[in-house]
Amino acid sequence: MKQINLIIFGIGNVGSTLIKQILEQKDNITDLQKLDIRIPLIANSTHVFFSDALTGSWSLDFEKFSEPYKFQDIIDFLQSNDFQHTIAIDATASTNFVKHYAQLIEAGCHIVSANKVANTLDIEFYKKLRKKLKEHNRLFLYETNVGAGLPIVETVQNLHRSGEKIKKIRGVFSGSLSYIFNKFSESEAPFSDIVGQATEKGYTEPDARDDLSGKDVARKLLILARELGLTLNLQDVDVESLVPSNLNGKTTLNEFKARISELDEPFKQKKQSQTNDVLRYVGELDVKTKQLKVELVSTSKASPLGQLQGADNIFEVYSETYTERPLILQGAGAGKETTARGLFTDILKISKQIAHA
Ligand SMILES: NC(=O)C1=CN([C@@H]2O[C@H](COP(=O)(O)OP(=O)(O)OC[C@H]3O[C@@H](n4cnc5c(N)ncnc54)[C@H](OP(=O)(O)O)[C@@H]3O)[C@@H](O)[C@H]2O)C=CC1
Ligand SMILES: N[C@@H](CC=O)C(=O)O
Repeated sequence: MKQINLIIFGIGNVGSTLIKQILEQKDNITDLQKLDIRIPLIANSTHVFFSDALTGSWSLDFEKFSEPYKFQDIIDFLQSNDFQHTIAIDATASTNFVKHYAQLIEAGCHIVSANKVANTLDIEFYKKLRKKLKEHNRLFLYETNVGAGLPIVETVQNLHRSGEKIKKIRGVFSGSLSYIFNKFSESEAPFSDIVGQATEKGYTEPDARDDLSGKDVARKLLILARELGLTLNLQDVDVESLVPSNLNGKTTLNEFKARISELDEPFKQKKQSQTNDVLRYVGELDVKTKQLKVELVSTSKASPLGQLQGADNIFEVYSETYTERPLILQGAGAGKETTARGLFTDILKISKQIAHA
């Protein structure tokens, strides 16, 4: 039975849920999928916990036995153990962490990531990462970068690889903004209260301004655009930010949280100006014009976007085959359970390839 070692970076909403799901499925994976999946290392930004056999009390064990680390300690650990198969899981939102991907690949790791940063740094980083992966015959899966557990990345990859000419992708790419606007349109609660609800539910980024400013949607658009061969960068995305400039980048996160109620009145007026329509935060990628845009639009309540509930994303893919009626993927686009399941799926995809190698 092939032994697959997972080293997990990030034990917040998504990472901790992934650990829970793996421990729950351990017998199924061993008995049915003939895989011996182990988690010898889990880490947050400051501490690491090494374990021969993670148990259900891993969170308490982490609190009691974890130790401060430098990233070189991780490489030393990998080199001293010389695992046959290792997958590094990035369940962080860290820009610094992705700069360690090359070292992890050189140390023999495949990579599975929920973190969108690696796929949205400058195009030179994007190309160098893929060159490094090819040189070391390692895989990098990132389905949860767009649409959480929805298989939009794989769908776009498969259509593109099979020669289908994708023309446009449009929809609601943000789970938190989907939740915020469909709740805001049907309740009298202040906008800032609903943003707080989205954060409490674990939908927003660690810094909710990444969602509200459109940066998260811009990243998702860029990831899909690059899958279609468009060598664009984040600054090429035309973004309508929902955060006033004086609150985005010019304040600390705590200052933003203390002042977020300043958004209430402007959004109340926007809502009052909607007659029969509702507000939706939309992303659109036009392949022919290479235009990527993120904007707040008014749409009929009866429209597919107007009907969205919960933290649902909807992706409308228009192509040569799907012309008048697009290919549509819709479902939860945020949430720790669905995202962790998406990471787990990517892990099993790599494990299956390893097992049959
Ligand atoms: N929440 C969701 O619905 C979805 C999230 N994602 C993505 O998943 C990622 C994680 O999101 P989420 O779990 O909600 O975020 P959380 O803030 O809950 O957790 C982030 C975790 O990453 C750790 N971390 C931060 N920097 C580093 C570092 N340099 N090295 C190791 N660990 C680090 C944090 O540790 P510490 O506490 O020490 O800072 C924390 O444990 C994000 O990239 C997000 O975009 C993708 C799809 C959906
Ligand atoms: N913060 C993101 C999480 C998933 O990518 C969102 O709201 O969609």
